[in-house]
Formats: sequence, structure tokens, C-alpha cells
Amino acid sequence: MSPAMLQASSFRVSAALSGAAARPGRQQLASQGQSSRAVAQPLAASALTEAPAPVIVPPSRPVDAPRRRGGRGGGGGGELVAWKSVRQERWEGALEVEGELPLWLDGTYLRNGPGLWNLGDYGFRHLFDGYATLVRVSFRGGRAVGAHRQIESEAYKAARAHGKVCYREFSEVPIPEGFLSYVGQLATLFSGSSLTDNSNTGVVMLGDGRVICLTETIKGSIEVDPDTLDTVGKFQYKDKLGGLIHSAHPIVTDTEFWTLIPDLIRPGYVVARMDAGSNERKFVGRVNCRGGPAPGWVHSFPITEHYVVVPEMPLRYCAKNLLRAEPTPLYKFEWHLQSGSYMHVMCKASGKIVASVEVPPFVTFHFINAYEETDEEGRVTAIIADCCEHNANTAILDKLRLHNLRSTAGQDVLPDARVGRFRIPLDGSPFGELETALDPEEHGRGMDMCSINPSRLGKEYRYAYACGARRPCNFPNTITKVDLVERTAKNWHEEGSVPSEPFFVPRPGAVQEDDGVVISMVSGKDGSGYALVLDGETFEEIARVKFPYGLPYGLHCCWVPRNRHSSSKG
Ligand SMILES: CC1=C(/C=C/C(C)=C/C=C/C(C)=C/C=C/C=C(C)/C=C/C=O)C(C)(C)CCC1
Ligand SMILES: [Fe+2]
Repeated sequence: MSPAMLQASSFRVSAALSGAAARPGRQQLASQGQSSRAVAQPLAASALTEAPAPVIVPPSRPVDAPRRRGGRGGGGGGELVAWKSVRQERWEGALEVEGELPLWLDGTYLRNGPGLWNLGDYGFRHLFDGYATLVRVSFRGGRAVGAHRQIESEAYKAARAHGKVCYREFSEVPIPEGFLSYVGQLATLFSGSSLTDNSNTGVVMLGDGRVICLTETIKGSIEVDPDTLDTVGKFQYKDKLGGLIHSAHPIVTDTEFWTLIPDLIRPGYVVARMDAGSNERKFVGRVNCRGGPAPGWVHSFPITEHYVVVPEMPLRYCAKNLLRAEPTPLYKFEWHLQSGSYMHVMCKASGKIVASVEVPPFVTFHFINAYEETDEEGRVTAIIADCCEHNANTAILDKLRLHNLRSTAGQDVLPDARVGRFRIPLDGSPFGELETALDPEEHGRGMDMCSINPSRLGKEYRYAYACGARRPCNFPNTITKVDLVERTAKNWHEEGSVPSEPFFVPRPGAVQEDDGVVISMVSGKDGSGYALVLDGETFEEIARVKFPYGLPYGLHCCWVPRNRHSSSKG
């Protein structure tokens, strides 16, 4: 598309979004500590001029050589933009590299996340509500090209066209226009048609090279082109498994895709598997919940070489809260401590449950990894499953409200988290253990947004990369490399900046588990945005690759090697 066409198409976006009427009775953006003017500020002085309302306009030409704008990152000279909406719908251009990128780093890093939290003057409430923004950094020959683009979900396109929320997001819901239409809304919820497809959570490359963005609705699986960031279209599951929601984190390898589908009617979970190159999930087995009126939230789950681990935590889905117009303190969920906490283990080959144990209460969104513990004869005696565990405290969900993130910077309000290690015995014992894998002080009692070397998936492993904390802070502000054998951590920190998920990319041919680089997009204190590249072993900075502007906080990442189709086995 030519710059002129870009300008024209995004003018429509600008007109629709900025023309959106603020909804009466709702908290306004200005009262959230951010003026709408802030959203309208130019991306770069050379590219845009300031306007009084949110403007989503691309620069008239790509910025080929972003100029240094103060501070260490590109586009600085302002203030942290992690919690502000992305300033334009799309951008692409060459990036300035400070330091030296390894020549073997040849491919594309993608990061997905909720980057647009404003419709006109109206500001969304929760971090997880934002419309998906996909960020790309493509590395080749020591150079880098960057881009970002909004994902064209139905939810985003409808919001753009109508200037209002049209589908049920994490906490935002469309305002019913009358009693009848409200009743109608209940029907649309049960059919799934009012649920969002805003795929703002994860991004994965399937074994056949297709790249899919995901959220917790099944309809929110959207294929994108990793080179152009174009939205290719819905990823249609061609099977009869049904369900409206699934785990936002399927487990994807070169050959397969594992997912969990919670059953809200008959509380339980369906475990399903899909071959690379296929769109058809196959039923593997079912876990019935042991407690509570509904299944526990399964944002993610781990697998081992032979088993799928199904967590059942006391933070459970709540059909009533799914229907509410206004968010509850726990959003779509409810805390049922008395219902108990369980870990179930299913055999991948037979679909049979081989263990179902009660464990201490826990709250986790992200499992790190799991593996099989064996005895001297090689018999599997237990499953070890590690996660970012929030000390059985749901407070983190409230802390991730945008108002809190914007208004409490520098205050020590981030709830403590740890690496929680489950041991699930396979000898029929009724109880499993949950312990702290290393002293949480090693990583400042912050722990989330984790990754590992993908070659260790489901196997015994030593290192995990995650966001940790340097106190005082209101959000994880370090990148930590956790050594689960030595029980120590190495930490990267830069005062006032917010790094996102550190993503491990192994060096081709590597033998050592930490031989590779760790990439994290960082929002600098001065408004800058850059991809930080750390050496996986030493955890020293190798390079920072600077965008000419700061980007909003984002969530999960994937790596797309060059020649993804020929390198994939699908
Ligand atoms: C729950 C339902 C939905 C939406 C779910 C979404 C968008 C969930 C996203 C969850 C994420 C991104 C969790 C990340 C947690 C990160 C943490 C705790 C980081 C902490 C830092 O220290 C709908 C799709 C709206 C459908 C109904 C159900
Ligand atoms: Fe996640």
C-alpha cells in the first residue's frame, strides 16, 4: 500500500475513533490520570502534528533512520508510555541498533498485546481490555526492521466503525440500549456472538508456519502475516468440539498443538490435540472438576513428554459475572477457596486420568514448564510443574487496572509472587505438594510473564526467564533469569522502565540450555521504546534496537525463523 493510500485509509480510522462519544456515567480518560491529548500527541515531531483528539494516522513515509531523541532508547524525551494507547494504527521502518546483534539472529520476533485502550474520549478500565497491537522486530545480518499494527478483529473493526465497544471484552461490555436488547444480549452471550474476538493475548507459530494470535475466546483465534502484520482472517477450527472459551496458551510444537477447553455447563475441561497442518482438534480426554460450581480459570497449562497437566484453581469462571454489565472485583471470575484446589494429570496417548490430587490453594496465570520425575528404573513417579504463583492472592488482577498502573508508579504495591513448584505423585496419593522453588527475594518477589528454551518443553530444565521486581514498584520492572538448580537469579533493571515478557531465542546448534538471546520490548522512563537483547548465559546487554517512538505494554511473544515454511515440518 502506498503512503497516500495509508494516509487515506487511516483517516477513516481517525475520524471514527475520535468521533466516538464518551459514554455518560463512565469514568473518563482524564480522570484516569491521562488526558486524551496525551493520546493525540505526535508519534515523532517530524511525522505528525499535535491534534486535540486521538489520531490514528501513520506517518506520510516510513521513518528509515529514527533520530535519537534523548535518553538511551529511541523516541525518548517524554514520559513512560507503557500504559498509553498506541499512537497510530501502523508503522514500519528500519530501527537504530545500539550494540551488536548476533549474526545468527535471523528471523522475526513478534509480540502481541492489548495496545489500544481508548475510543475517543472514553478510556478502558483494565489492561486486558485493549484492542490487540502486534509488534514485529525482524533481524537479519546484524540489522533490524520494526513494525506495529492493530489486529483487524471484528471487535476492533466494529469499535472503529461505531466509536464504541460492541463486544464483551475482559471488563468492558457493550451498553445495552433497552430492556429487550438486554434480554437479547443474554442470548447472544450464550451463543457466543457477543463475546469478543479481540485476539490481544498471545501469538504462536504453528508447526506448518501459520502464525495465529489468540485470546480466551475460541473465535478470537486470528491468523496474521508475520511479514506485513496483515490480518489474514479467522483461524477456523474445523471440528465439532464446540465451546466458547479455551486456554489462551495452547502448547505448540513443530508437530502438534494442545489446548484445554473449559466446560462451564458440566464443570470440567476437554483436552484436545491438533496435528500441525490441520485445523481439526481431536478430543483426547475429559477432566471433571472436583470442586466448585464452575471450572477454575485456565489461562495456561503445562505438558510433559507423556502427560497433560490440568490445573483446577479456586479462582473459577462465573457465568453470572460473564453476564454482568459492570465488572466485579474479580471480573468474570469468583474466588471459591472452600471448593479446593486440584491438579489433574492425563495420559496424552490414552486420555486417561493418571493422577488427581488436592494441592494447597494457588493463583497462577502462567505455567513455566513441567516434567516427569523418574526413579532409578526409569519409572515415572511424579510430575513436577512450575508456575508463576501469586501466593494464592487474586489482588494482582486489581493492580492491573489501568488507573492503578498509571497512578501508583514508584509505590510498592505490586503483590508478591514466586516460582511455585507442584509435585504431583503418580502413586495414587490424594495430595500433591506446592513449594517455593527459590527464595523470592532473588527476583524481588515479582514473577510473571515467563519463557524457557523451547527445546526443554516438557523436560527437566534449569533456566526460566521472567519479569521480576526491583522494589518499590507497582508492576514488574526487571527481567530475571532464574536458575532452578542453583536457586539463584540474575536480574536486569533500568530505573523507571517497564520491560515486557523476556523471550528466549536459542542459538541454532546450541547445546547449553542458556545458549541464545533473551529479547524483551522495553518502555523507557523517557517515553522511548526498544527491543532489549540480552545474552542468555551472562544476562549482559548485547544490543538495544530502538523504535522511534514508545510502544504500549504488551504480553506474549513468538519467534518466526526466516524461511518458516521450509523450516516447519507441517
Ligand atoms: C476471561 C474471559 C475473556 C478474556 C480473557 C482475557 C483477555 C484474559 C487475559 C489474561 C491475561 C493476559 C493474563 C495475564 C496475566 C499476567 C499477569 C498476572 C502479570 C502479572 C505481572 O506481574 C473474554 C475473552 C472476554 C471472554 C470471556 C472470558
Ligand atoms: Fe498469558
